[in-house]
Amino acid sequence: MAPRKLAAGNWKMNGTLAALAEIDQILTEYPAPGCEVLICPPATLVQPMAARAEGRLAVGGQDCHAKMSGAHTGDIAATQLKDAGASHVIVGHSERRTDHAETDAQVSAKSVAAHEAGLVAVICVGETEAQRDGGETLDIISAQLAGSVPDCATASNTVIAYEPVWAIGTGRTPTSEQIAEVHALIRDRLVARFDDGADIALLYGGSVKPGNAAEIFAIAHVDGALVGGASLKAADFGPIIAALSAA
Ligand SMILES: O=C[C@H](O)COP(=O)(O)O
Repeated sequence: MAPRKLAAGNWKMNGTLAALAEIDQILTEYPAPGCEVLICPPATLVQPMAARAEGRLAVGGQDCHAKMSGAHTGDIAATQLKDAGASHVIVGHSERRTDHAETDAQVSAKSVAAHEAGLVAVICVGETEAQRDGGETLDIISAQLAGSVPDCATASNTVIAYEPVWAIGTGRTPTSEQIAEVHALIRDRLVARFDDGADIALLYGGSVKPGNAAEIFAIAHVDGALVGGASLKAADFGPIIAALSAA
């Protein structure tokens, strides 16, 4: 199984019901894209978006708890996301790691919960600017992969997203060579650890826009993107879907 091409949008804490008009536009303009399309809206929109999409695009959560139920105010279980119509869930996004002090071990436990619920876990890794400047990038990514990706990961239930923290929402992107170096490392680590590691989809994330998408999708071992700001508007996300479809 070759790696899937996946254009994933992370709406973060943006959007109300009115924003569902954006997916109407995407579905109208790209009724049969040459890649899988996933949108991860706020939890309040998972069910209405899934109902609106009717399977024509995938819908995901942005986080899940490691447990399936219990006294965890404000959290959401992987089974609840699945019940609402999600097929994927992002885990270990750098904003969760920073804002909620999530550790690699917690991200791994959340990934296991996602798998047990029948969700694809989109596991995020990425270095800070200080870590890159300090020459630690490859060690940091290796450690995050080892700690965050559980043993039950397969090409069917796991996607890895490389998101340099310093590139998120900044308009700055790594060079193609920098992205290629990290994606090659991730591929090597996955192949060494998992029987189907060559087939696990690898996404790049961090200031992906219509103007740089084609260049990024031409890089070896880049199977798609995890897009933040540019996924909020169909006018921006659509051309990114088109660029991946053509890659
Ligand atoms: O999950 C998405 C990433 O954090 C990228 O966000 P961005 O495209 O706004 O830089």
